[in-house]
Amino acid sequence: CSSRYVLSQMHPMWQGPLAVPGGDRQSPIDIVVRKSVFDPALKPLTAEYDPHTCQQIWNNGYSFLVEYDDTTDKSTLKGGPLKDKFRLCQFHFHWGESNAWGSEHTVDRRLFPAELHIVHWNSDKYSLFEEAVMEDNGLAVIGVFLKVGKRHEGLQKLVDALPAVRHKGSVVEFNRFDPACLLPSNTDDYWTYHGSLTTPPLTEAVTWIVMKQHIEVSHDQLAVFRSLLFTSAEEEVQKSMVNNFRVQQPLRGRTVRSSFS
Ligand SMILES: NS(=O)(=O)c1ccc(Cc2ccc([N+](=O)[O-])cc2)cc1
Ligand SMILES: [Zn+2]
Repeated sequence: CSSRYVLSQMHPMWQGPLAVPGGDRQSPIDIVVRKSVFDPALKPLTAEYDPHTCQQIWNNGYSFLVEYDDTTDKSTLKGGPLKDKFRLCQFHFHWGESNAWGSEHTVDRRLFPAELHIVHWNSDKYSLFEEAVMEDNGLAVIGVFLKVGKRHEGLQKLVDALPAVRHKGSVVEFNRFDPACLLPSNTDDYWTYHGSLTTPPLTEAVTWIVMKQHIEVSHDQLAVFRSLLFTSAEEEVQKSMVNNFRVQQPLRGRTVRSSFS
């Protein structure tokens, strides 16, 4: 997907309070369950992904991205809170150095060891990811919390490929992977709110759809995530890719809606 955008080198700073135009719709947030508002008009999500659009895995120095061919509408997301059709672009994760933290969103302040983001852009309104990133209704990101428990069979194919992208800047071909296998069994129950990208450029273009049900991965699978490096092969000091999450941002009066009562 065309978000192969090498983000600036200031990664330790990207958690900082970067000045963002407006800045009253930043992500991630703490989802306060009792303050979320049930919206019966919210529909079930329809994710239709073609595993053959899967192209490669890329270590971009923040996370590892599994990127999809987004030149056609072969892999799309619609329904839920979305009015338009959104095209799958990539998915990636955020995780901690320990199982005690790592997610970006929290639920009643509860942290999870990791969080999956499946990124889509509005192909009804825009023709390129880069355009959509700058627009209010440009992106839709599904967030799924990961808990440590039993091994996730679908994730293992991805975990086995990670050593090939240990260093920042490395890319490896990766085909036939359906991100739907990483969704929880229940995708009807979610929270949704308007927010931003959680890494630079932090643009406020995202309709967030955060799943209520988490998925389980094994401790060993998460350990492979932590074996990745923020640094490229040439750098003397190698830095483990851990704690690549942004701190929670103020709600600024936004309402979080729930698809369930
Ligand atoms: N963590 S997140 O909010 O789901 C997220 C999703 C996608 C991206 C990828 C990305 C999004 C936008 C740009 N850009 O316009 O320069 C570069 C990279 C960055 C962050
Ligand atoms: Zn993310």
